[in-house]
Amino acid sequence: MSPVPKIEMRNVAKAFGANEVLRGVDLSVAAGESLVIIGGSGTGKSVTIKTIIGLIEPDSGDIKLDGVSILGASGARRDALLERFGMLFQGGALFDSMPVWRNVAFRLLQGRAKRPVAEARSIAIEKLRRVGLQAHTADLYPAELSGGMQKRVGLARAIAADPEIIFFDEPTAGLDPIMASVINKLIRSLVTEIGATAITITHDMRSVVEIADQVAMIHEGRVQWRGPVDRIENSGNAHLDQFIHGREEGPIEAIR
Ligand SMILES: Nc1ncnc2c1ncn2[C@@H]1O[C@H](COP(=O)(O)OP(=O)(O)OP(=O)(O)O)[C@@H](O)[C@H]1O
Repeated sequence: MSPVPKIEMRNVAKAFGANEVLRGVDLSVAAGESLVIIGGSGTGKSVTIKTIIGLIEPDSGDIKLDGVSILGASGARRDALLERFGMLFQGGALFDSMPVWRNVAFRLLQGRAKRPVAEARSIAIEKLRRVGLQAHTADLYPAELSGGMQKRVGLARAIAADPEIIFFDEPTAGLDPIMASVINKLIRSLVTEIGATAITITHDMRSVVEIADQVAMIHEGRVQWRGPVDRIENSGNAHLDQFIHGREEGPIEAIR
């Protein structure tokens, strides 16, 4: 028998008014696997992730974590679920009014995972080191950092509470190609080292190659193609082929 997937979405649908964004998404991610989701702008990649972390409730379908449905979780059960996730938000989403270490330790300074302040700070400094930032960075404010450094701080925050599952939303957006590659490699090594299950959304084909074990392409509200990263060049799928090569000609309507 194959093991229970870490994350399993079954026939998940979500509409906003007349806009049917997800139309039956089936997607499973094995424990320790790094899945990258690609697809055109506005195809529902972020909505997919938001349904897993409970920010958006699907209209139908089911989502399971370790074989247990997580839909409709509230109160203490929802808090317990959220503790299992780490997230790198698009643009970093750091709090400008807090020094870097408090941003990193945010989850460790409140709620069920709350630690004494000195311990939270020392974990923050250790995680900052892990993403290549020196200890003195801890007392700077986000505005004093470059975009690449902010991204590293966001990464340190995502791993601060040792999550089982980490989401990376456009991790290389706004970075130069060299810094983007540094961040991709850092993500890959963090995921491997922690043994976390990872889902990344990206438009950056280099991120796909550098981060993914598995790739899923979402198109028209469904998973159009899913397979190992080394098969994307020879998938035989016209949608995927058009997308990864950025061609205007093909089954995907270029004018939207
Ligand atoms: N809370 C919401 N209320 C109404 N519509 C929403 C909401 N969230 C997302 N949508 C709509 O869902 C669609 C998919 O959005 P989503 O952000 O998932 O796209 P995406 O694939 O992540 O796109 P991008 O690559 O541009 O970030 C869009 O049409 C968007 O307007």
